[in-house]
Amino acid sequence: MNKLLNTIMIWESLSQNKKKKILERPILSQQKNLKKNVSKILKDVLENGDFALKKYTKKFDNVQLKNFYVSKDKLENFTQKIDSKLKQSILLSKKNLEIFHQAQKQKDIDVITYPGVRCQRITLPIQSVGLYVPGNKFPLISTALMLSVPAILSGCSDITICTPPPVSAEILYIAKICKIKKILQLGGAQGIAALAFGTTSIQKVNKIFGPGNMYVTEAKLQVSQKISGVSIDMLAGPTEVLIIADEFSNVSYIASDLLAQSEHDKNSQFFLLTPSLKIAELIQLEIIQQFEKLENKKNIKKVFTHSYIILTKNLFECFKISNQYSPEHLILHIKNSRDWIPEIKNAGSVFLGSWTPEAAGDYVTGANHVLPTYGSSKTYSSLGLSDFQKHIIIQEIQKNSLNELSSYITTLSNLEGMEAHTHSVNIRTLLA
Ligand SMILES: NC(=O)c1ccc[n+]([C@@H]2O[C@H](COP(=O)([O-])OP(=O)(O)OC[C@H]3O[C@@H](n4cnc5c(N)ncnc54)[C@H](O)[C@@H]3O)[C@@H](O)[C@H]2O)c1
Ligand SMILES: N[C@H](CO)Cc1c[nH]c[nH+]1
Ligand SMILES: [Zn+2]
Repeated sequence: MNKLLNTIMIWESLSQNKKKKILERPILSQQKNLKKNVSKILKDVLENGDFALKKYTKKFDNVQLKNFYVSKDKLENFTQKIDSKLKQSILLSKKNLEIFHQAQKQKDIDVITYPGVRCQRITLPIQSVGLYVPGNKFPLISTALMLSVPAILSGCSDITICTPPPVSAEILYIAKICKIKKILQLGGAQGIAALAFGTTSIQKVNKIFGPGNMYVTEAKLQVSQKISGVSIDMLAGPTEVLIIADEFSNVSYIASDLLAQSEHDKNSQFFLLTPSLKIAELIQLEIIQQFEKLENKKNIKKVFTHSYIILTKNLFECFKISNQYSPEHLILHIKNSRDWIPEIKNAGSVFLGSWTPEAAGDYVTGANHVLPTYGSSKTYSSLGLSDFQKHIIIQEIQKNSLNELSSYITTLSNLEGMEAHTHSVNIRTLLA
């Protein structure tokens, strides 16, 4: 058998330890150094501000920055030609994102919980947000749309796009059509540090959004843990995909979906789970055949070393393993895939049937492709409108109602030994 891929694993025959190891994210093995290196960059930016940002941009992106922000003039007088098919594709993607995200708008809540007691929940945008758009050699312009559309629909008033230099013409075009005026030419952990802490030349933001490689994701994690830091959307690190297949599956489509997500990053990971040995073997062959024809092999070869094809007892076992792994992307290449939705407990985004390649969701379906990785889909969701908003609670009590409620309040406050709480009620009801 071809040495590029791991051998097919028979799940039942594996020890508990081996099962655990197989489902581990590749980043885990590099975590100690990663934490240290990223924390060093963050500390340096905190202490040395602009100087450190320029130093790391030269070191990691090989760009000698003069200005951190793209100039107003360059943005406003943006005339660079964008190919018309590319324009149409960007506009279609934007329109579908707007439709799906507009539908996520939540209604305010306004209820009477007790006669004379009114509770409301109103929704407000987070004012200043930083949108990290990854990639320098191949900037993820689709990600610029995935982040900008919900930020704008939510009403965020101060939006900064942060992306490694040199900033591509397409990102400038997207900023222009989304009316975003601030573009910060910084990548990696230093870009996240700039958004989180601010410097003499850079304004800090309230919340950082967007995916990135292991440095970006680790930096987001670390800045969100500092009291003086910022909020983040989620851990949206190197792409992962898990496919469940049965004996009816199209082997070529599956191999193409596995390879597609493997080209993102050497730390990306894929799983193919199936109860059919024949399908498992055919997919293994097909992956190699399609891989040989690709030019973009570098990341994929490494991804093969920590990706697995697993043979299960039945489809139920496939879902059990998938829920345990909690993938970013789950693709169901099985007969009557929609009927299996109740078996899904954890996943970022799910793709049903043969005609829903993940690449379609990456670009044009209107669903958001910024998704939780590292198993965080157990508790986190795909990026959506609510991530750019917060709720404020408003409460109001009528005088008579406070009289009625006072004994209940003071019973509870007395039990907790909160004398001043009790007094603040009695002063209105007993002494009035
Ligand atoms: N989970 C999601 O929703 C999602 C969506 C899209 C993309 N992604 C992921 O985003 C990532 C994009 O990665 P990328 O690398 O192309 O772009 P990136 O913008 O995330 O990272 C590039 C930056 O990494 C920094 N860097 C590079 N080498 C470094 C080093 N040795 N030490 C410190 N910093 C270093 C550089 O500053 C560079 O600007 C991929 O992993 C992809 O899978 C995830
Ligand atoms: N698959 C990525 C989400 O994890 C998104 C993406 C952008 N461009 C291509 N794909
Ligand atoms: Zn992708």
